[in-house]
Amino acid sequence: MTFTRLIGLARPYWLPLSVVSGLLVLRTSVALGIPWLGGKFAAGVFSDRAIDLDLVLLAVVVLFGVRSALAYVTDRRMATLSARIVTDLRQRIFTHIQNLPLGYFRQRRQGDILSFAVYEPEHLSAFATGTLTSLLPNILAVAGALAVMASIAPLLAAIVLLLVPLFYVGLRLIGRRLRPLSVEARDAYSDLVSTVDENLSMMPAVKAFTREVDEAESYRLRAERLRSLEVEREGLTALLNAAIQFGAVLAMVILLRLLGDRVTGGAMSVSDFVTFLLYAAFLTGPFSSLAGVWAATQHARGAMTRLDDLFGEAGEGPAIAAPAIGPIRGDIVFEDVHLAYPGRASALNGVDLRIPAGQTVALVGANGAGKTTLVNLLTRFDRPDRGVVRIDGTDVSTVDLRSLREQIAVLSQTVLLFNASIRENIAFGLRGAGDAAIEDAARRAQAHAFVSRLPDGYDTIVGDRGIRLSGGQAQRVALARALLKDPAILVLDEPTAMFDPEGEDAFIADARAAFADRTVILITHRPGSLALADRVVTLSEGKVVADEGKTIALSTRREVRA
Ligand SMILES: Nc1ncnc2c1ncn2[C@@H]1O[C@H](COP(=O)(O)OP(=O)(O)OP(=O)(O)O)[C@@H](O)[C@H]1O
Repeated sequence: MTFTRLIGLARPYWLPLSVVSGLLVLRTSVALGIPWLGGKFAAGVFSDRAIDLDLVLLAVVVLFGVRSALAYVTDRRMATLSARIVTDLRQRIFTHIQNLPLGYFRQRRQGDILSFAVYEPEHLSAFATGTLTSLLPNILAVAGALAVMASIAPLLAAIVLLLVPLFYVGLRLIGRRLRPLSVEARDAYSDLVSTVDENLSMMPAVKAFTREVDEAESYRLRAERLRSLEVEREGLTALLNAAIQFGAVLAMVILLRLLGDRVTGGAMSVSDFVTFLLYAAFLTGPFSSLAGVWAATQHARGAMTRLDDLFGEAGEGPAIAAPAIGPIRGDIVFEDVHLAYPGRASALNGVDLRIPAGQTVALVGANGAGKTTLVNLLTRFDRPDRGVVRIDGTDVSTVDLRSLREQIAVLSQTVLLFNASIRENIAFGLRGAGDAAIEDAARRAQAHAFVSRLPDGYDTIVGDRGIRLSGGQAQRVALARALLKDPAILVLDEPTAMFDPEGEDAFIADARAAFADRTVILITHRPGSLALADRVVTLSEGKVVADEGKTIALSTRREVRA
């Protein structure tokens, strides 16, 4: 089954793969002629004076030359094709990953996905180019050599042929451990990549808690585990190779014994003896390669299963194309919305909430009350288990995702910035945005002043996840990106949590203009930000427990100011 899937993987490349396989067949055919010439040479030396030895040797040199030239062409083509397959697979995996729901990433370690997306394609490509293409030439080599041997001594050739199933059983016995070992080694490798990945992103915490030594030890244990699995795997492969070689030597000794009797008994000529032996020796090459097919297939099967699992993961969008939602006014309705994360108690327990277009609503409640979970339903980062979320009366689960998300901006609690310039980070909010629009958004997010003071201004590179900016600066850049999008619905999760008081005051003063003509959901506990709201909705344990309208909100503002 998995083998069929592996063949399926190679199908798009059938033409270049066939060319490589054809070249290998040609190379094998040329190589098959060499032992025959060896036999002719022996005949010339021992019995047949009519044979021109120099001519035979010249023919040997020519065949070796052609074989080498073919080997060069084949290897180059194989390398090119292999690189193509690796690149295509990586792209397919990456593109597929882009379309997976956020839930997929929450359930997995980033390092697992990373190691899979980058390294697994190499195993699969090696299988397609190295193993699949060599199958036919190797079978041809075995068949060709056996045919010549059968023409000289049919019985002995039959004995050699009988060795094949014996060989196969031996390989299966040793190889039985190879597949689980490959899987374990791959998991250990993922684990190692995950450890480095996590360590790098946790570096400030590692340093602050002086955990460098523990981290190094944890890495060492994982690296050691991978080492021992790889050593075991290489050991098994070496055992396989040694068994093959010893089997071949044993077969040769038996053949020598049997052939020797025939030659001394006069039943076989010296040249036939040499030809037979040379073909028997020639056979060890394709035999070993065919044995390698076993190990390579085991390895590729594991990779294929993981690839199947990944491509089996459904993307975010509906199976059939959904209609675009059209320009959003911003009327939001949550209708009896329930949601439980896998293996957890309910995060939302029947939320009913209507937010008319243009309103600014502050969403408050204790940590873990379900605020972020609720707003995540708007962009369909998650889907409710029960209930409906509507925007302008349309159930968001029925519309085209892009059209929906293009009109909603979310500024999450965790600031997410790319390792790029400030300009590029802000411009990420809107495709094709010009410098003037970027600067305007930066002004509204209170970012322009600090950006202008940086030596490289908007061209300043912010480092991984914005590490070269202060927390508040990074938050302002992220806010500018959200504002640049000019969305119909703006969701701000604690937008000023890291602002200094002056910055927050300035933001609040400007925010009224920025919030006009759009629906804004402000998740906040900060009194200053609360003052911006027309209404304050309180969530507790996944339910709306208070919904205070404009007047109450205004009195809250007064209280706050007082
Ligand atoms: N990915 C997740 N997997 C499992 N449980 C989750 C996940 N995300 C959130 N939760 C849980 O769901 C509940 C609601 O979380 P949510 O993030 O919506 O709270 P919140 O009101 O935004 O809290 P805060 O004020 O701390 O931001 C919490 O109990 C939390 O532990």
